[in-house]
Amino acid sequence: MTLTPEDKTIILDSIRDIPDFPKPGIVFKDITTLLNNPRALSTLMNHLTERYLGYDLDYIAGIDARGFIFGSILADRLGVGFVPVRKKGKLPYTTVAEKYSLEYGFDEVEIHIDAFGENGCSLEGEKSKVLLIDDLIATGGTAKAAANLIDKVGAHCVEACFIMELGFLKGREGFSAPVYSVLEID
Ligand SMILES: O=P(O)(O)OC[C@H]1O[C@H](OP(=O)(O)OP(=O)(O)O)[C@H](O)[C@@H]1O
Ligand SMILES: Nc1ncnc2[nH]cnc12
Repeated sequence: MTLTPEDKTIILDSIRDIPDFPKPGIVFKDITTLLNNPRALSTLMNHLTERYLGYDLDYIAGIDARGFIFGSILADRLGVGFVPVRKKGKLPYTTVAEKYSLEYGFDEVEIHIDAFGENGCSLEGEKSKVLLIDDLIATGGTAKAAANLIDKVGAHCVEACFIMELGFLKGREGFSAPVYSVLEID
């Protein structure tokens, strides 16, 4: 279940740095090179599958846009539902929304009110257990807004999972759920 140092290196080496994207001074972590590397992607997804098999999850909520990719693969592997947390104005049914700030601007995310069942509960009235996932946590603004949405619709965010954490931005501080990052950059 724990990643070996070799496994971590395979995943880390597959992610590329793009300086000055989308703004001068930002070093953008590009995960497209992880996605097109089958060895790195399966090393990552095998690890996440093993980690979350024992969590008895009901749903995986993936953050727009790269959280959709990792979240969908993991949801299928675990046999649970996938829920998209989308940027404002994209979801067709009734939504709840949260505004947030990030390393390079402001944005707003939304979720369908019934995404995790009526009032966020199963038919038996239990709060749905949700894993939140995204490619990266920087300031934590996006993921904290997404976790608030899970809470607002009545479900329970059991953990927030990221492929990469920019530790120096301290995004995990004050998070309402446990935070797990596969790779941490100091
Ligand atoms: O921790 P934070 O400071 O909130 O930043 C992390 C967010 O930034 C990136 O997405 P981005 O906002 O660039 O959106 P995109 O997926 O539409 O490119 C990344 O995929 C996270 O969702
Ligand atoms: N440096 C970065 N690379 C990729 N996504 C990000 N989101 C916020 N900061 C980022």
